Amino acid sequence: MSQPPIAWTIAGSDSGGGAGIQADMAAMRAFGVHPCSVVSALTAQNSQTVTCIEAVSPAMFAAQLECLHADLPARAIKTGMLATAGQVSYLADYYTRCLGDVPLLVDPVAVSASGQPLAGEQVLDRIRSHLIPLAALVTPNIAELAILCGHAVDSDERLQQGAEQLLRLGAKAVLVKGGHAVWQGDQACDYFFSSQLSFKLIQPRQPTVHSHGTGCSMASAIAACLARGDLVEDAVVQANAYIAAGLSHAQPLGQGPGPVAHTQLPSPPHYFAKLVSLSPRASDVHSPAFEPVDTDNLGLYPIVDNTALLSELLRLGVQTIQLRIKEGSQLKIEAAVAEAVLLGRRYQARVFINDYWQFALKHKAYGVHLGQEDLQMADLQAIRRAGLRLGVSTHGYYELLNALALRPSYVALGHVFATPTKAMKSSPQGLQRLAHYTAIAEDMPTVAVGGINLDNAAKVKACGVGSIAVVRAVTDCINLAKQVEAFTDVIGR
Ligand SMILES: Cc1ncc(COP(=O)(O)OP(=O)(O)O)c(N)n1
Ligand SMILES: Cc1ncsc1CCOP(=O)(O)O
Ligand SMILES: [Mg+2]
Repeated sequence: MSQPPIAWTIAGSDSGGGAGIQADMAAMRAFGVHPCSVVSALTAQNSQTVTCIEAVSPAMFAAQLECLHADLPARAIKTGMLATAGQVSYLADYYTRCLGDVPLLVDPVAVSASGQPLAGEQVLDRIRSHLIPLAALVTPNIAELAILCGHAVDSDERLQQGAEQLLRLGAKAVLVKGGHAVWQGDQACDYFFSSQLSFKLIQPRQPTVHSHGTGCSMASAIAACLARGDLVEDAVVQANAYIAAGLSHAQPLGQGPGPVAHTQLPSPPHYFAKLVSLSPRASDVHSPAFEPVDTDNLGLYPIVDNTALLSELLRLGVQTIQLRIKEGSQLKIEAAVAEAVLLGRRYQARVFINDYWQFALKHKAYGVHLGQEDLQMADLQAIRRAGLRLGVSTHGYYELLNALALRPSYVALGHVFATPTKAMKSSPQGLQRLAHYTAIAEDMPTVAVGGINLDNAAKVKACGVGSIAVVRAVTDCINLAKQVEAFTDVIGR
């Protein structure tokens, strides 16, 4: 059996078990990650109060780090409560010397859930100057962001300004946990900013006071996903859903607010947030949906780079197909698009045009298929207005929520397995994630793509997808008619 990845939490102990190291370890375990801990301080704490805080000695702090480094190397490190400015400086120096390649998540814990300060001004100053510049992600709540950036955070604009200050300090990304953003009314939003991406995740505010430990648990869930190799934006989306499930299962324990529950990454789609892009070229979330496809199950979906093969496949009864040309003059590509559109009409099939949305618009194609980068360039309003269907590629949780927010005609989920057909930036997603993605997509038609052949097609279909897209399975087969027949038996037409 393969060993679980290791993540470290460097934080304070909460004797009440709801937050701090205790919550961190529960959240990391829930994501299948082995947690190691460096205890910065003991807190005598229950659901109502913190009565005593005692920092561990500098020698003990250093010894824990060295002991773990020697034998249990981390794939991600999360810091929570740090008790002294000396601990922060020591950690920043040790990290730079010994751990520099490991993603560092800094949760700048300032105040306990019961309202008592857990870090003095000096500690927060030191976090700002020494740790934030090293961080792959900083995860302040609204109050912590206000302290770190030195101004009130009382609107989306002020929040973004504060997050940008932390990015300027050197943090690669900032997630502001907006559970306390009162201006959001009955919504609870988390806000993510990096140099590449900015978005907010909107959840309905849950009517519970039992939220002790949500900040620690959220940061630790993200660190666990990073340890598993997820991109930071995918980690954030999963942790957000984990906390939504945790809040809905939270129970009272003690006289004060009970702890957030530790479940596992939830499957029910309602735990996954609505994503709203905050980038300047964000699509209008209030725009209507794209023209739907006329079936929930698009069936076998070959992707081809020439009209001869496209024509042959249509003749064999294929009903969904894509023209994906990556080379050639614009003149030749436009001619191929025009011919593919006509062939689609003749066979009454759904012909999608990859990338070349202007030609698709001009020749009135059935639909367009676009990747996430293509979405930035394309005139989505024009595609929508013209009634063309839109398929969107996704390669993880963030891209899936981003695509769903556009309300396209289908989402493609991939790449499921390794494939030599296309150089992929993402990792193979595998069957477990595929099943999870189809659950999150709910009623949206789905297409699985990447590395799919007749040997694995039935398992792919069992994940709940309505369609299977293939390149090599139709370009490299011996008998095309038999191949189409066999795939159709698995996934339909
Ligand atoms: C059905 C389907 N799924 C995914 C892709 C990939 O599209 P994209 O991300 O735009 O990458 P390129 O195909 O342009 O390399 C697809 N074409 N079809
Ligand atoms: C276009 C594309 N997008 C994601 S994987 C892929 C190629 C799939 O090719 P194959 O079916 O040969 O693995
Ligand atoms: Mg593309």
